[in-house]
Amino acid sequence: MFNPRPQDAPIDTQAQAQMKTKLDQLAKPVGGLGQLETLAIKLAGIEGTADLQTAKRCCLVFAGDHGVEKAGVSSTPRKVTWVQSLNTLAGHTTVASLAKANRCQVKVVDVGVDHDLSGTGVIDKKVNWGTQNMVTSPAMTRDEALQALQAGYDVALDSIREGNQLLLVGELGIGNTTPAAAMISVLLQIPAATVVGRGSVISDQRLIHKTRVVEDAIINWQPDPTDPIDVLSKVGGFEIGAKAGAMLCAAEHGVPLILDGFLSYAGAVLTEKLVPGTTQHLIASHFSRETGSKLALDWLGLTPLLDLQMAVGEGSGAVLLLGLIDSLQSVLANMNTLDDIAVQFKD
Ligand SMILES: O=C(O)c1ccc[n+]([C@@H]2O[C@H](COP(=O)([O-])O)[C@@H](O)[C@H]2O)c1
Ligand SMILES: Cc1cc2nc[nH]c2cc1C
Repeated sequence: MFNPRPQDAPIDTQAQAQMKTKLDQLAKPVGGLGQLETLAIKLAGIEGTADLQTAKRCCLVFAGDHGVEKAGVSSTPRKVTWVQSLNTLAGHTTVASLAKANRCQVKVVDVGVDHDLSGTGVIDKKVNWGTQNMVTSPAMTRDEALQALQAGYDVALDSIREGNQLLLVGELGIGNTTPAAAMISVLLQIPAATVVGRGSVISDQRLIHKTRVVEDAIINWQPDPTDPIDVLSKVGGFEIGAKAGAMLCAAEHGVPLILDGFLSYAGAVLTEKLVPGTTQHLIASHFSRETGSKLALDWLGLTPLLDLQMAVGEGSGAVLLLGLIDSLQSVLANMNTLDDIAVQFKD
């Protein structure tokens, strides 16, 4: 049964200092590449080397359905979860097309889709055929919550053993912005209305209803904010738990993990509550436009590099960050140093 290790791989401060020196010696103003330099230093600390390893990367798209979708919290039909799971493998979704442009492998992992995807190429880690409607019953059992975490951990471990140097996480799960908001609300002890948003686009009226659904679920099951597994089981989702499992695995193995949007933030908050300090191994790619993103990111202490007002999910924003990482590698590989051009700064 899933048992998160208390210790992540250490952050290598020596590798970070080496990267800072390397960046400062390049023929440009000191710190001129701004957040790109912060990213380079963070990656060096996680990987334990100033010689960044980023060529082989894999996006894990965890897919699951949500009983709460039956409560009318989304305008998108449930079947989109399984249809887009297959379309991702066929290369035709947002994440799949961006992954092609950014040389990233994509795996789709069924952790709770309400459809038979066996024999399709989707990795089968099905915990159940969707969660329960969290208004009328807890979303899942405690055992199922642990299974979801374990599924994410195992797929991440396989991907690391295959030689992947960067892991990215995304998701497909119609209705999942509702449990994500509920989890963040409980874990951070903030009102539901501050974190419930429009997901894959809903009307003002449905937004009011969605907020009430989250409030009702929390009142009905009283998830314990000091027990992250209790929160995941009562108001969570299988793919959110699986993402958290992948984050724990990446942190344990010194592999940087790139977050996508709001559902990743919920997974990261869960992860940080399970094993404090894990966030040091996580990279925020973009600022999701979902309500509650700022509150979650601020609590995590993460600053995303991109703000494109995106709210697709799937891993699409995470994959876009690879373009910046490749650009960073080009800078490190090709730029002159100040010595090369015989320039010294005056103090
Ligand atoms: O990544 C995000 O920030 C994000 C924000 C809003 C929606 N989504 C995606 O849209 C779906 C959930 O939307 P909803 O309205 O059904 O809860 C799910 O498949 C997510 O991947 C993703
Ligand atoms: C088409 C579609 C694709 C998605 N991918 C993630 N969430 C989604 C929601 C919709 C509506």
